[in-house]
Amino acid sequence: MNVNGTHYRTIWPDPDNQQSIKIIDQRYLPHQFVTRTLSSPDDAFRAINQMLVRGAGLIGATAGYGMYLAALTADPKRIHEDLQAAAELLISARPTAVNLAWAVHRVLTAVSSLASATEIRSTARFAAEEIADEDARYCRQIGQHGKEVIDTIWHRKGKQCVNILTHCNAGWLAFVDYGSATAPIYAARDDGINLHVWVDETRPWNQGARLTCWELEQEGIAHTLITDNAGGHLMQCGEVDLILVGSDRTTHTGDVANKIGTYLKALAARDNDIPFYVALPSSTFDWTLDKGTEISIEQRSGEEITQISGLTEDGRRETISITSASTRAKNYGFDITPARLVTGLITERGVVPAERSAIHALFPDLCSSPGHSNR
Ligand SMILES: CSC[C@H]1O[C@H](OP(=O)(O)O)[C@H](O)[C@@H]1O
Repeated sequence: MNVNGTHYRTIWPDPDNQQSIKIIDQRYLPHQFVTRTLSSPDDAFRAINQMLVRGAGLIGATAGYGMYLAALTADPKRIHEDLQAAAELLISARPTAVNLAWAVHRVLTAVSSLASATEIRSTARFAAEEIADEDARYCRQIGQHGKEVIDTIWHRKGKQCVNILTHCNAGWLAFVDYGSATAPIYAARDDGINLHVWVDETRPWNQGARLTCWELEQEGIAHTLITDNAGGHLMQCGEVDLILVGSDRTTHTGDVANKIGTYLKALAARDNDIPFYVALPSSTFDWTLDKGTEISIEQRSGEEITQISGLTEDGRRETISITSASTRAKNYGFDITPARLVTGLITERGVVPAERSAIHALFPDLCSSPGHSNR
């Protein structure tokens, strides 16, 4: 995607050093564009755990490269044991996005029958690059399928501006390129469709305010930031034509785990007869869980709610408290939107109802393969 006119992916092999990987440190956006170098599986763990990188697809790609770095730094005599330890560490970094364990297992499987350290290292790198390239390709395909949904609304409205509401950042920054929920927006824009995006701020980490707004600005897409509570009102006023969100884990029965607050948007959408679509690559399906309520929901530090960070007028980054020191806060990262509230899932293979039979029919190769268990 575009950063001040230059194309970037969110993660890429260091062109100056075969032994390291580069990422964008998303904690500093939108005020500073900071890149970091990952040189070990511990670096990859910290990048995921402390949210230098975030978003299901990018977490998966970082974990894939983390396994490559583990192969590089492992003791050649006990390389499989070291890889196993790195896999456990990486999988523990965050609990909800299923792409994490999926990517780790994909690299482990690729090297499982190999004995030579040299071969394991080159195979792990190849597998990690394949994960990243596939993520970008699938998101582009999601864009091609998802733009049809936008196009239909555009024609129904007599080619007047389509208003899309999104929650959190399921954009380029959450994947390797294009994004999931933003890919249809970029593809529709490329086709000349006139659109505008309502961006939920997405408290407490403010992925919408900090990341989605920045991304859309870089791409020249008209957008307006709103508070997380404003969506229902806008829907009642007829200001929202479509809701497009991402997913961190979707069960093979169609229940969707996504950023906290997504469920409330889906409820308001149903009450107001507004289509609610979820965009996801197949790496975000969990083929082992039947119910969304079984998905592990991340809880993060209460300080993310009681404090807020930003830039002062004179350009300093500051964190301030917004509550009394004794206020206790519970910080749930995700919620579950039941399949019945989802109009459709936009995947790399097409748009499908959020129903077990339809999902299985579109992905017969994945739903039945034990190799695609994501736990
Ligand atoms: C579909 S990935 C984008 C997804 O990731 C976000 O979570 P986080 O920023 O905590 O990694 C959120 O659920 C977005 O929808």
